Amino acid sequence: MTIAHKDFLPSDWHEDDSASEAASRNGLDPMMDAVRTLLVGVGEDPERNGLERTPKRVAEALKFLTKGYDQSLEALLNGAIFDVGHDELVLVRDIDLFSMCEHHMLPFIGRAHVGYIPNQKVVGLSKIARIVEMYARRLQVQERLTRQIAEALQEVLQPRGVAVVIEASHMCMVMRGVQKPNSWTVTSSMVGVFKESQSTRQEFLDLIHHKATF
Ligand SMILES: Nc1nc2c(ncn2[C@@H]2O[C@H](COP(=O)(O)OP(=O)(O)OP(=O)(O)O)[C@@H](O)[C@H]2O)c(=O)[nH]1
Ligand SMILES: [Zn+2]
Repeated sequence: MTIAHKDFLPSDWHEDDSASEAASRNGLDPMMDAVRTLLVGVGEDPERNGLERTPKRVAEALKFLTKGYDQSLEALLNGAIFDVGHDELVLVRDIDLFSMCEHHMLPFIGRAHVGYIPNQKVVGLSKIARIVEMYARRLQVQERLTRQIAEALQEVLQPRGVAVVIEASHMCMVMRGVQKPNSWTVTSSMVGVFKESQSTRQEFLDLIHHKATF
C-alpha cells in the first residue's frame, strides 16, 4: 500500500499551507492582515472567492516594489569599477523606472537619463541602471530619487561631474486627485562640472533629447 504524504496532514490542509508558512517566515503576515483590513475598508469581503489569496499577492507585490530597501550600493556594484582613461561624457539614457510615491503609495513611472564625466574611473554600464533600480524600488519623491542617483555615482566614482534627469508620470496625479493624465514631471540633479559649466550641461541636455539612430 502506498501512503501518500497527504495522509499525514490535518484534514483542513490545503495546497496553500506551504505557501502560507513561507509567507509567515518572510514576515508577510502583518502585511497580509493590513491588506485584509484595507479590503474591509473598501467594502469588500476578504473571505470571498477571488479575494482569498489577494492579501498574500498584495504583500508580495509590495515587497517586490520596495525591494530597494534590502539592497546596498556596494553589493550591486560588485566591484565593476574600471580605470579606462576615458575623460569624456558617458551617458546612459532612457532607463525605465517604476517607483512609488511616498505620499499615496501609488506608482510613478518614467525614465532616467544618467550622465557623468569620469575622473579616470568608470563604472559598468548596467550598474548605472541598477543604481536607478535600487533607489526607485523604495517609497520616493521624484526629487529625492533624482538626487540619490547623482550622489551615489559621485560617491563611488568621484567623477568630474554627474547629471541625472528623470521624467515621470505620477499615478496620484493621473488616476485620482487633480486627474491630469497628460502631465509629467521633469527633475534634474547636476553635480560638479554639469553645475558649473553651461556648455557641459547643454551637451548633456542635447544628447538626452536627440533621436536615437538605431
Ligand atoms: N514634490 C513631489 N510631490 C509629489 C511627488 N509625488 C506626489 N507628490 C505630491 O504630494 C502632494 C501631497 O499633497 P497633500 O495635499 O498632502 O495630499 P493630497 O490631498 O492627496 O493632494 P492632491 O494630490 O493634490 O489631492 C501632492 O501635491 C502630490 O502631487 C513627488 O515625487 N514629488
Ligand atoms: Zn503621490
